[in-house]
Formats: sequence, C-alpha cells, structure tokens
Amino acid sequence: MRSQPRDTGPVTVRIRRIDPDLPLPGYAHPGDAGADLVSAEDVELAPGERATVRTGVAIALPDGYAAFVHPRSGLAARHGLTLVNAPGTVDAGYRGEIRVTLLNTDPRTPVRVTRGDRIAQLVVQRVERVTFHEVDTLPESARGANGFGSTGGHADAAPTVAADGATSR
Ligand SMILES: O=c1ccn([C@H]2C[C@H](O)[C@@H](COP(=O)(O)OP(=O)(O)OP(=O)(O)O)O2)c(=O)[nH]1
Repeated sequence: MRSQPRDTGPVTVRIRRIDPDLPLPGYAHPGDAGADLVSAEDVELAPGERATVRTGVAIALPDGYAAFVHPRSGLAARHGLTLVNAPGTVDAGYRGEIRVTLLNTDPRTPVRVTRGDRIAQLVVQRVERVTFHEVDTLPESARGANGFGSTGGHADAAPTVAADGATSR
C-alpha cells in the first residue's frame, strides 16, 4: 500500500525577538523536524561544565502543542556538546525566553560557543493531556515489567528492574 503524505500545513507559532539582531529559528532543509536555535551569548565551557544560555526568542505555542529542545548531532559528535535535560520541554503557556542548558561532556577540551552559533534545535509537536485513572491491576502485556536492557543487545546490559524496584541480572 502506498503511504499518503499527511495533509498538514505548517502550524503558525507566534514568536517574539527578545534580541532583535539574532535570526529567528530556522529549518535548514525541507522536511527537517527541528528549527535551529542560536545562542545569544558568547560562552566557553570547560570540560564537564554546563551553562544555561539564552536564545533571544520567546514563543506562544497553540494549545495542544509543546516544543522540545534537542541537541544537534554534529555538535555532540564533534565536540561532545549536549543538553543536560535533553529534550527540554517548552510548554504552550511559557512566554519567557527559550534557554538551553548546554553541557560539555568532553573530558579534555573546552567548547567555545559564539553568539549566533546554532546550538540546539526546536521540535514542535502535538501533545496529549491524559486523565489518570487509578486501578489495582494493569492489563497484561508481552513486555510486562521488563525493561532497562531486558532484551539484551549489549554485552554489559543494565540489570532488570522489577516492578517492586528489585534488581536482577
Ligand atoms: O530546555 C528548556 C526547558 C524549559 N524551558 C522553559 C520552558 C518551559 O515551559 C519552562 C519550564 O520548564 P520545565 O517544566 O522543564 O521546568 P521545571 O524545572 O519543571 O520548572 P517549573 O516548575 O517552572 O515547571 O522552562 C526552556 O526555556 N528550555
């Protein structure tokens, strides 16, 4: 069966430039999921150091959406630069400046970020709100309570954590 492209036009997100000299977030290519966010600051991160960096923009997402701040793979692979809280969550009701908590994971080399550098990417997604319905017993499933490496695939897989918190290999 041929898959049909979804009929979705772009969602309009109101954005305010707190720092007028910086570019708006932008998609580098058609089809990209993330719009790049730039740094509003010059920062140097020592090995293992983190810093919360301004991006110069604030947004108002429509209800039912959230934006997620993701690391950029090139910065991660080349410099070990990631985000402490990846992905950061920007709530629909948040009107403050989007900030990015960068972390230099490299054990030896400092990372220098210059104002205007693209430091992270913002992925806007629909999100569901749920009603939590308390029950005594959950429905059975094939996975059950197995997780945390239970399916293997790594020589040093983490121990299995049971529903009661007990661990076993
Ligand atoms: O990487 C991030 C993560 C969050 N935020 C902003 C938007 C978000 O709506 C707000 C609160 O984020 P979160 O809910 O993750 O923080 P919290 O530590 O739970 O704080 P709060 O008690 O304010 O919800 O901070 C950012 O600018 N960048």
